[in-house]
Amino acid sequence: MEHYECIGKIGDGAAGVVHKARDRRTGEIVAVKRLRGGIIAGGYGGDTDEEFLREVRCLEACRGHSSLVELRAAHRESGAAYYIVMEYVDGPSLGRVLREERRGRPFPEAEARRLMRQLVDGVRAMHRAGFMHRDLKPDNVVIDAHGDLKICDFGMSRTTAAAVPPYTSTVVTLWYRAPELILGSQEYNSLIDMWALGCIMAELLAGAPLFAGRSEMDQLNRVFDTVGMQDMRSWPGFARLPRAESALCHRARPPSRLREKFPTLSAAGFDVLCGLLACRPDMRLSASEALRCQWFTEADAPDAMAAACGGACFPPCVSSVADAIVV
Ligand SMILES: Nc1ncnc2c1ncn2[C@@H]1O[C@H](COP(=O)(O)OP(=O)(O)OP(=O)(O)O)[C@@H](O)[C@H]1O
Repeated sequence: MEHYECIGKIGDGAAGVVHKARDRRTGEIVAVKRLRGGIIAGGYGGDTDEEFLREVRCLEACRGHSSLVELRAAHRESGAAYYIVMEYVDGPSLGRVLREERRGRPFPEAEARRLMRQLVDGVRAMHRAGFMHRDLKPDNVVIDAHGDLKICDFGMSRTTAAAVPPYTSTVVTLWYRAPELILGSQEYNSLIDMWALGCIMAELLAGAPLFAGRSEMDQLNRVFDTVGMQDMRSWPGFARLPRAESALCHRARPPSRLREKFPTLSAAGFDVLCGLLACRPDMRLSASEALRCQWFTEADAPDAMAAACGGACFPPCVSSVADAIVV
């Protein structure tokens, strides 16, 4: 790692610490994630070696998509030091913008659509490359200087190509966790990422998380109270879910109240939201299906304008947040 000169710390998570650094050979500014050694504190039960290989393999397979942070290099040094060198994204995370910049103010629909299109497109590329992310949330999305999004933190990713279930069900941060995961499924697929994207879309449009559960059961209750659960019970895989007998699954529920929560969202936008937040995984939109929805394909003059002026739809103060976190 002698090729990299550390400039400052960017982020500190459960899996590792991310630093901004300069590549002495090329002068390029990069982000270097150093994984914590040994069993990851508060982590996902794997050892560092496995986490490292997972993240690197996924980054490698997904190279070249503008909405996915790009791998530059990976180093495993003696003494259990693991480093992942990535392109440096000069901006705050979407989570930080939602919490500290927007503070409950929703994004306008056209801007939410522009951002969602980038996220869904990046996820489609990942899924096509044979990986599911398994931890999509606003804190794992960074915003570049043009106001464009890039998905990061592939430490929980898993290949779908060679590996077969069972997979661990304790994945994805609770608020973004698909109902089949909360019900203990170990045979899930990449559609769990689409649920998380539905939660992110709702958060952009509402300015606050849609399902801010305090425990797994509270989370499930909030989900079923909002989107109903009739479709989930009619899913052929339902009876096989380890927690299918939970009292929460047998309580009488009103039909979906999702529309009430987004009264001003266009019909085309609501189709996407509803399709992503389908409890039944087999009725949930895949990334390719979502991108074929009218909301994404219809005339998008505001989006085109935003792209032309470098994402200027973003409030100008976002760039000051970006400046502030670069230490
Ligand atoms: N390539 C990058 N460029 C700029 N910032 C980045 C980059 N990668 C990560 N970050 C920032 O560092 C933070 C932590 O990175 P990352 O999520 O990969 O670490 P982690 O230890 O897995 O975190 P967590 O425990 O929150 O999942 C991110 O939320 C993001 O703000």
